[in-house]
Amino acid sequence: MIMVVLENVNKIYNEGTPRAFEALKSIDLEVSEGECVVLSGVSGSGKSTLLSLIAALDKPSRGKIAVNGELISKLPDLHASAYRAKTIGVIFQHFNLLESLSVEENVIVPLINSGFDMRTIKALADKSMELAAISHKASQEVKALSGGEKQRCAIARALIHEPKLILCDEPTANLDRANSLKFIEILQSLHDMGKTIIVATHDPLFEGLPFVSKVVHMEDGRIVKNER
Ligand SMILES: Nc1ncnc2c1ncn2[C@@H]1O[C@H](COP(=O)(O)OP(=O)(O)OP(=O)(O)O)[C@@H](O)[C@H]1O
Repeated sequence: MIMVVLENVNKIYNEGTPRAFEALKSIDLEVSEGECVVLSGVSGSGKSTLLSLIAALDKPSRGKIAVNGELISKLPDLHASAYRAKTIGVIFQHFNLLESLSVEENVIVPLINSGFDMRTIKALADKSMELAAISHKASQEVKALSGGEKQRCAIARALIHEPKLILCDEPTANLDRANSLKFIEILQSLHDMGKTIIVATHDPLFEGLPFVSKVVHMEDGRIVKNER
């Protein structure tokens, strides 16, 4: 099954003004269920813009985007947040954690108002903290964590909805080599579980990873190479 399809997608920031800027130009892309795809390209080539459209955090100026069979390119905001909650887990280089709460409290934040009972929430939190290799710090305040641990807390939070599609934007930008390698291990286990993963990165550590099925190279808002 195809998980993500982009057809002739353009994104123009400040369209119709003298500051108009075409950040994405005629993008066609398909990602199958269970694939791990790396988006590469220098800073400013359009990787984050592409991820934000797939996450329905922003809308394309032209073209169609479908994720998990749902056409998301024109979703109204309310539906866009429901779509994200149902389908997407996002991992950024900045973790946006609540520093004075514990790891576990941060991880369950997305489930506040979910209607799940506390036992279910606890079970989901335990599962995602384990996947993100941060269970041993569950009750620790986030402000006392290392950078790598903060990221693993953010990963656990992104996994709590059991998303089918995981989007990562420069996930290793603030990590040292040891923590970057640990991140790649977590990614491998998510891949082994059948998750679909898209990682925007220019970290050479992602080159040649056995579970990466294709590298999509971007330049100046275009896909210039799509290698298997
Ligand atoms: N909100 C915005 N308004 C105007 N231009 C923007 C906006 N967001 C991004 N851009 C421009 O679009 C281009 C692509 O930006 P984008 O963040 O997608 O690149 P990137 O490849 O992810 O870079 P990085 O690796 O630095 O995050 C850049 O030239 C950027 O200045």
